[in-house]
Amino acid sequence: MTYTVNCSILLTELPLLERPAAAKKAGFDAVEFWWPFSTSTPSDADLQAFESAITDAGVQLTGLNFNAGDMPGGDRGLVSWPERQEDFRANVPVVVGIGERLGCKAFNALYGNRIDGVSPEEQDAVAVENLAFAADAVAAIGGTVLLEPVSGADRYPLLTAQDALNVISKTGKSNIKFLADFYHLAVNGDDVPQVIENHAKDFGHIQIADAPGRGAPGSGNLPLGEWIARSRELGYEGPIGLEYKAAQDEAFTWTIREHASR
Ligand SMILES: O=C(O)C(=O)CO
Repeated sequence: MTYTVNCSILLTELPLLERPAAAKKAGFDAVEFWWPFSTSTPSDADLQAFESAITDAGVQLTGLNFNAGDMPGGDRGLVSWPERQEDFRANVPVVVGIGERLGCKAFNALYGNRIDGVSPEEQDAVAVENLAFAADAVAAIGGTVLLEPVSGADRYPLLTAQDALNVISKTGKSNIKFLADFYHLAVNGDDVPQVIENHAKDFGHIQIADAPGRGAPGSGNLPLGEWIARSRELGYEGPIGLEYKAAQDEAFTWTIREHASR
């Protein structure tokens, strides 16, 4: 599989549990999700419904975010949020369970926003502890924790590849890897071609959207096809996450010259 459809930002005209089947119908065999529940520890019935939506659709879950809090409300992760440490740690085994049952091995841990009244040093110390905890947990199923810079969240401290790599190195864990979201990196002003040259062989995952606008490939001016091709040349072998905003009837009409296949 080349592409994996992020069903949390795409196909949003449909109820979430109908999106895997829609991705399949659109010609894809892989999907990824942000954390799809309002709580870190959903009911067994809700877990079963989510997992069945994926298995019944005949697609592979290739990536899942840990609970990141109230994303629509501006949260971007629990990892560095001291008062949510218990919540994050309660979520980890639930995520591992989904991964084990569905064969998913990539788990995106959003770092979290800076918080008033808590020092960055304390937040960063909690983050290293939580990331190491998650890495040890997912190791049981051969999993990898992913860490990404994001854009559009003023208080999210990881903006560049180096920001994320610095945190990863502090954990000392070999199964925590950098998630190269080309859109976020470009919008944050990082030197994407140089990031690719330096780190592509170690990317834990790639996600794409075009800029400006976070739309489908071709809707902006990012050389996404070149960046994907170069990443492949340098050894990245994983899927490409389609994490952009587009109306369902236009979401997949693009093709990237070097990767027209799906
Ligand atoms: O919040 C975002 O923009 C993300 O990419 C989450 O994975």
